[in-house]
Amino acid sequence: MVGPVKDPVQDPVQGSVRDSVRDQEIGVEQEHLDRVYRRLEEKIHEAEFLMNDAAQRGQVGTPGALAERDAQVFRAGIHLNRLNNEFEDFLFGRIDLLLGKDGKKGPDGAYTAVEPADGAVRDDQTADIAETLHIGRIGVLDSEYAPLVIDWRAPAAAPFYRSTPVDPGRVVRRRVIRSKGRRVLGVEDDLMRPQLKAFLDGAELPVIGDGALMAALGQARGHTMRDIVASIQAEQDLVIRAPAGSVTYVEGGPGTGKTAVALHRAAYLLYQDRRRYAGGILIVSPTPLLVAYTEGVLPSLGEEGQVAIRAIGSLVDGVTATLYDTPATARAKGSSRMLKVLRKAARGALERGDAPARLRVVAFGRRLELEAAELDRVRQSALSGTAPVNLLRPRARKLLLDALWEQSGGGSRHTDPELAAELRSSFDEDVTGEDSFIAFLDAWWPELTPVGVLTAMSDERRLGRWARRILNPGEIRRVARSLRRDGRSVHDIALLDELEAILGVPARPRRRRDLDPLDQLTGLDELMPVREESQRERAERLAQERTEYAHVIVDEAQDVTPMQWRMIGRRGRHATWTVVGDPAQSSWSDVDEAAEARDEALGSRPRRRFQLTVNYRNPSEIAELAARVLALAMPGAASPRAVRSTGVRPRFTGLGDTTLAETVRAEAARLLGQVDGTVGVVVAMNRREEAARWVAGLGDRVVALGSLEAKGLEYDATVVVSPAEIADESPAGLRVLYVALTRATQQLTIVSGERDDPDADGVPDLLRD
Ligand SMILES: Nc1ncnc2c1ncn2[C@@H]1O[C@H](COP(=O)(O)OP(=O)(O)OP(=O)(O)O)[C@@H](O)[C@H]1O
Repeated sequence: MVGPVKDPVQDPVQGSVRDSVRDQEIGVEQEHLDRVYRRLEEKIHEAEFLMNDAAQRGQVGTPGALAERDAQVFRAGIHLNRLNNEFEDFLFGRIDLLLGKDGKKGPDGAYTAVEPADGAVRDDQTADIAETLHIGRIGVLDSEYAPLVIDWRAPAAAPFYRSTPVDPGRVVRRRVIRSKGRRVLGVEDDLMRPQLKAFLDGAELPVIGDGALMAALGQARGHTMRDIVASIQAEQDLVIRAPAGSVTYVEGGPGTGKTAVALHRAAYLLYQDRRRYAGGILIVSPTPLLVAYTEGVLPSLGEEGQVAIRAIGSLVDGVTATLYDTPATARAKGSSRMLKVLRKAARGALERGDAPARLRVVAFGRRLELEAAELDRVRQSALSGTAPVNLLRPRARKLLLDALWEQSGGGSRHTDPELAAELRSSFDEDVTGEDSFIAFLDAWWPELTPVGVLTAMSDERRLGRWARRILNPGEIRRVARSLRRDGRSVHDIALLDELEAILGVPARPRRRRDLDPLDQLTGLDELMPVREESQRERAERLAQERTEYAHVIVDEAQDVTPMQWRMIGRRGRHATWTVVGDPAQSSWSDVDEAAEARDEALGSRPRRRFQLTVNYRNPSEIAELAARVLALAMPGAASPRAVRSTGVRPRFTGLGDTTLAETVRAEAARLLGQVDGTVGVVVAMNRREEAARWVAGLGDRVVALGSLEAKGLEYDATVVVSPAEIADESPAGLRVLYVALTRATQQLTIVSGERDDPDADGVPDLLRD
């Protein structure tokens, strides 16, 4: 029977045997890796190979095969240097498989059968390995088109992730290979059929160690996230490879790999249907910090440039959110009630204090004048309906001319319709040619910009008019005050985007084409007069300008406010979606309202729901403590199961004779000595600036951040400062505290302040049993 070789510490005699088997197996994989690199080099030197290979692969017309060809022909060859220098583990997996039910091969050269053939396992529980596949970041075929490496996204690689001892399929042994550049450093095996005695080329299949996943999880964290291709788990793989026809909806607690899965899914979709998704996948992330943390993952998977990862505060070009709103202000600005306020403001902002109160023109030698009441009537009539305000200017202009025409009595001068029309047209020309009319129109119906309207809303009196009976007086005061600050908050960005949709972009005269030298020669340019663009042209231009995506991935979806859902929804009107989140971590106060807005953005597309249940980040000691807060924040909600234990319990400390600053600094310094990677100090939002000073000078492995900024991030160790302060900061404070407590992969210290009412051991009231 095959089985893991024993640990040499427990069994010194076996130790050397184990080491030699391990070395031998590393040697086997090294040989294979050498072949792969020789093959890649060959491809670079044989220029014509590219063409032949493309032709051969092109005959297999599935999207996967074509993408495989792309990956193989272009990237494998051209980026050999990169593989050498950057991909630490180009080749990371291997599966040894039983004979399949049928002998069919897929486009990647591997057998397609998932289940073993009837006689594959003999009655005496022995079997032969019929196929060995190596899994890597891209696919590589040998000169006979046999697979040297299978792309991790190819169907043939799925058993590497999906196979379990309960449902092994054809897999007998699953091996994770650790390599760096051209060198294989180690191997770790899992047996999917532990009862089986399996033979490979007549020799018994050796099995080395266990715990490839544990090794990955125990590694120190840096300032950027790593990909998980070598250790994707079965429940995660189901999400990554879910068909993209609708909405893939994923829930799971902290650390269950939602962000990791979302990123790998983007790479998978591109592999599956590159033509459809190239340039068209948007990943919306809650904070710039999380963008910076995760944006290296896709390049490490061989995907660069085709996926836009953007913070939700950077979705509108040209503006970036730099400010935070208080929870009460955020609650008002994010709420769908704001839509009504913005619609009113967009129309109301036309009425400016400095707008002219009357219109005076001379036409046909007569002085004509429209008074305030008449002007108001014209405005209201122009504004009736829901069309974008900026696009209504031509209509308002026309209504003004109608009113002036009527006053001039011109309509009664001719009964002949043709003559009357001619007279009217020369009247209009007369009026609109007058400087005073043009100046009036610009002041009376100015072209509004989203920023202009938001600025108008910073006037509390005006906002009060537009938000009457929609926001309460406190909300009106807070929103107006927040809009008077220098800079924008993340919630303002969604308002700006909404305003752009409400206002519309007015038609512009087409820019004169740059002169083509040929045109100049022939004088063609003069034959092409500059003209206003047609309706259809405008529609096309607007469609191009509004960035839409083929697939939209929303990370930390539980925090997206109703107004933000509208903003994201506009970018994916024809898209398929992947939405990942955890309601228990929501910092948004009204969960039901946000769910309604989300459903509106996603429309009637069918949902495919997934649940991730295993926490890969926190050791059980930390997860247990966090579960106490979860029970308060969301009674009855289930905690994800932690897979690791470190034996180190969370540490509690009160202040004693020291100040908060001294205690936190000392704890951060202590933790720096305990872990190899990063230390995060998480404080209530209003302490962010002072916390940065507390840890100044401790080095760049320590970061201080506010509770809301901690979303999605992780550190080797964290110091959570005053749970009560974090919990009291907003109506969703307990859920925010739950987020703060679940950021550490190794160690957690809780520092209690005065408000925490700590017991003699420093345990704050909130976290006691
Ligand atoms: N299959 C896996 N193999 C190795 N590491 C994994 C695996 N799945 C998740 N991880 C690791 O676990 C950690 C948590 O993953 P991730 O940040 O994606 O979780 P999350 O569900 O988005 O968490 P949160 O809700 O707290 O933001 C990361 O370090 C990730 O690399």
